[in-house]
Formats: sequence, C-alpha cells, structure tokens
Amino acid sequence: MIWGLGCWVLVGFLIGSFWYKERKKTEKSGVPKGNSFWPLIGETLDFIACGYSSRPVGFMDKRKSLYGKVFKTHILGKPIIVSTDPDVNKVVLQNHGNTFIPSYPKSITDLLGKSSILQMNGSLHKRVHGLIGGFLKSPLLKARITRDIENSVKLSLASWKDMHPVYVQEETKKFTFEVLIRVLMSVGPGEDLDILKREFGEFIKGLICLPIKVPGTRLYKSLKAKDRLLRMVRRIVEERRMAMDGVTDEKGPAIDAVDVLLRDTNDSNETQRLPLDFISGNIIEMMIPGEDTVPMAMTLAVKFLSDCPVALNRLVEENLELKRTKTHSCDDYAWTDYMSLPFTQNVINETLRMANIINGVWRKALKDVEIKGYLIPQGWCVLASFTSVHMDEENYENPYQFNPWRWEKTGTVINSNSFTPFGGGQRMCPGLELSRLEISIFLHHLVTTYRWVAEKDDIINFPTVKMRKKLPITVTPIQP
Ligand code: HEM
Repeated sequence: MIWGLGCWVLVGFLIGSFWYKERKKTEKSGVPKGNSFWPLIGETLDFIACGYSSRPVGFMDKRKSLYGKVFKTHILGKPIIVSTDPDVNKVVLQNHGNTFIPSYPKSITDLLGKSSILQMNGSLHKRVHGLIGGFLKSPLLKARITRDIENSVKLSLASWKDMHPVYVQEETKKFTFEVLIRVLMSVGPGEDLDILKREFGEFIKGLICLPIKVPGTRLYKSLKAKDRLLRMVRRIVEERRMAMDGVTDEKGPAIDAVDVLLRDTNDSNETQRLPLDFISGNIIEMMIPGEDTVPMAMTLAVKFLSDCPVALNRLVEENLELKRTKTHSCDDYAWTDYMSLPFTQNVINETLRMANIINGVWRKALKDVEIKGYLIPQGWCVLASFTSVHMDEENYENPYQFNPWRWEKTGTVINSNSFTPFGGGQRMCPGLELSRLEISIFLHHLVTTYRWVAEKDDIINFPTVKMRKKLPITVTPIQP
C-alpha cells in the first residue's frame, strides 16, 4: 500500500519537474506565447482531431487567434514552436549558417540511415543535394523520361476502362513508382521491380509508428524490410560499378541517380568516391519523398477537378487543342509541350496549394535564433507550417475555393514565401520539376482519353494526406 502510494508520488514528482523544466525553458523573453498544456500528451489530441477533420488548419487557426502567427505548443511528444508566418518560414527554410537541422519523429530517424540525404547536413548534404538536383532538373533527363512516363501512363489508363470503379489513389501509385525506380536505378517492370515495390511498402509502413524495436513490432518489421531492400539495391549498385570500371571510353550523360552518385569523385579525386553502402542507402531514402507525393498530387487534382466542372472543361479544352496539334503534325510530344500549357500549370499550382501533401517541415534550432522579434531557443523544434500559409485569407482570397484562375494574376510564383509545396532554401525538393512533368503528362492523357464521375470521398490529413475511400471514379472513353 505504502509502496503503491510512494510510486504515485514519484511519478507525480517526475512529471511535475519535467513540466516545470519545460516551462522554465520558455520563460525567456521573446519566446512565442502558447500553451504547452500537459507534459507528454500536450495538445496532441486536438492536433490529431483537426487532422481528421475537413479543416486541418483549425488547430493552427485557433492558436493563431489567441497567441499570434508564431506560437508554442506541445505535440507528438515534443515542445515545439509553430510558425504560420511566411516570412518566419522563409528564414527557417533558408537556414543561413546551418542554424536549423531537420528533426523528425523518432520512428523516422530510426528508419533513415544516419547518412540519409533527409538527415545529413553541411558540405556533404550540399554535395549530394547538388548532384541529385542537377540530374533531376536536367533537360536531358526530362526529354528521356517523358517517353517512359507517357508509356506507363498510357498503359495504366488503358486498363482503367475495365475497372469498375477505378481507385485513383491506388492506380496512380502503381505507375509513379515505376517511373521513380527508373529514374533512381533504371529498373524496369519485372521481378526486381515487384520485389522492390513489396519490400518498400513494408519498409514505409513503419515511418509513423511507436518507436519500439523488438521482434513483432511495426518498427522491427520495417527495419527488416529495409535490410532486404539494402541488400538488393547494393547488388544493383555493385553490378553497375563493375560495369562502369570495365568501360574506358568517354562517358555519356548519367542515366539515373545511381549513375550520378557512382560517377561523383569530389574534385576529380578518384579515391574520394562515395562508398557503395552510402549510395545504396541514399537511393532507398530518396524513394521516401518521391513515392507517395506525386500520386497523391494526381489523385487530388482529379478530386478537385471533379468538384469544379468549369475548371475541368477549361483543362480539357486546352489539352484537346494540344492533342489536335500533335496529331496533325505527327510529332512526338516534347516535355516542353506538356509544361507549356498555362491553364494546366495553374491547375497543378492550385492543387499543390490546397492539397498540402507535405504540410510543413520540422527543424531543430542549433542556437538561439531571433526572427521578426520571436526568439527560438537553442534545442527547440520549429514546425514551419505550409498548410497554414496556403490556406490563409491574407495570402489567398477565398482560400478554400479551388480556383486555378487565381494564378493568372499572380503567375507561377514557385519561390514566393506564400507558396512552398516543395519547401525552400537548401533543402528545396530536387524532384520539383520531375513531379510537375509527371502530373502534366498524367492530366493530359487522362482528360483526352476519358470523362469520369467521382464518388463522394473525403480528404484525411493525418498522419499523411489520403483519400478516405481511395477516390473511386467510373470512367467512360471519349469517342474519337
Ligand atoms: C508533388 C510531389 C512532391 C512534393 C510536394 C515534394 C515536397 C518536398 C518538400 C516540401 C521537401 C523539403 C523537405 C525539407 O525541407 O525537409 C522535399 C525534399 C525532397 N524531395 Fe520532394 N516532393 C515531391 C516529389 C519528389 C520526387 C518525385 C522526388 C524524387 C525523385 C523527391 C525527392 C526529394 C528529396 C531527395 C528531398 C530531400 C532534399 C534535401 O533534403 O536536400 N521529391 N520534397
């Protein structure tokens, strides 16, 4: 009895002192106002509940009205400063002087290798980001991959006419994975691709889970899947290195991300090659930001267009016009044809603004930083919320209305502080242009092949953006 009471007193004391320490940390002047609420749970339940509602920014909006655009809270086990201010977000993203480093929940850091591009910092990050970004943005890759994307999209769309209904979220995932793997390591359809798909699916399930690594837990199974993936990718990378070493001729342009990383020798010093394990790990980790984002953007474009027939009609008109021109001239489509359709690009901007597939980024301050009069103390995490900025009336008139025409006035301000679906600064998404190209090709072939009717479905925003019913639609081929 006495023991039981003693334990409760001890637990109470530990929680109380933890809470007191947390409060003390934030009592420095300039630290944003807010409510840390209960230790450990904090305001997590409200945060999750808003994620499941139709207004995920409800959590931010409520606190913004009480404490201002930058506030402190306690979510997902961490005290955190949330910024809904585009100027503050810009400074956090720019990261001058390496002040902010990525800070992910524990299950994610356990699954990512220490040398993952998503976690590395400083000069190594700059080097790898530069190599991958340079490759993914190159016109040569875009020209070549356009044919592959077209083939995958057309093959997939052809199968839709026999499906009743088509689950857009599932179907888009299939061909975008194929494209991603081709870009990263030139593996085409076949047994290897099927294994990669299966093991990656198992690996990714553990990204948001309890950080407990014992046999039987989700994290444990995901780590095992990662080991199997690593062995497989390592074999592919080794074979490629051997093939490369046997060739003495002048090298052509890099064919995929493996090639780019294998060729890099840091200032032409052959001994400074990136290690094979490092390359294999990074190839797997690059699948994470690329795998779910593009199909979700496509799915949400279909959802928003289904709910807005005027925008859909304008999109169909513009794309049919391009199709007529191409049929008439008998030319292949160039990647620039897809990217130069202004209304289609506006539809993509508007989809990315409203979809908020990456709702924000998490960083940790390495020292005290003052931005716009707010103090972010050393060691604190900051969530630079993109969703709040994208859905703020101060930045966008009628933010909940899908209105691609708004971009005609503002233009494609991809780097503006108020439009950051791909992040910004040193970690700005290197897959930005490839993603836009894939979505453009998909929309073109979808709207020039089919009409569709979508069943009612809702968007869920927690833990990641998804459609509750995977967006079922029924398609009817357009009569030629
Ligand atoms: C609509 C699609 C996409 C969206 C919305 C998106 C969004 C983002 C965002 C917001 C970041 C910044 C994360 C941060 O600052 O911590 C990021 C980083 C990254 N993305 Fe994407 N992404 C997309 C597609 C892709 C694709 C297709 C690839 C690969 C082919 C890719 C590869 C990466 C990589 C490697 C990083 C890490 C960059 C670094 O930390 O240096 N992304 N992405």
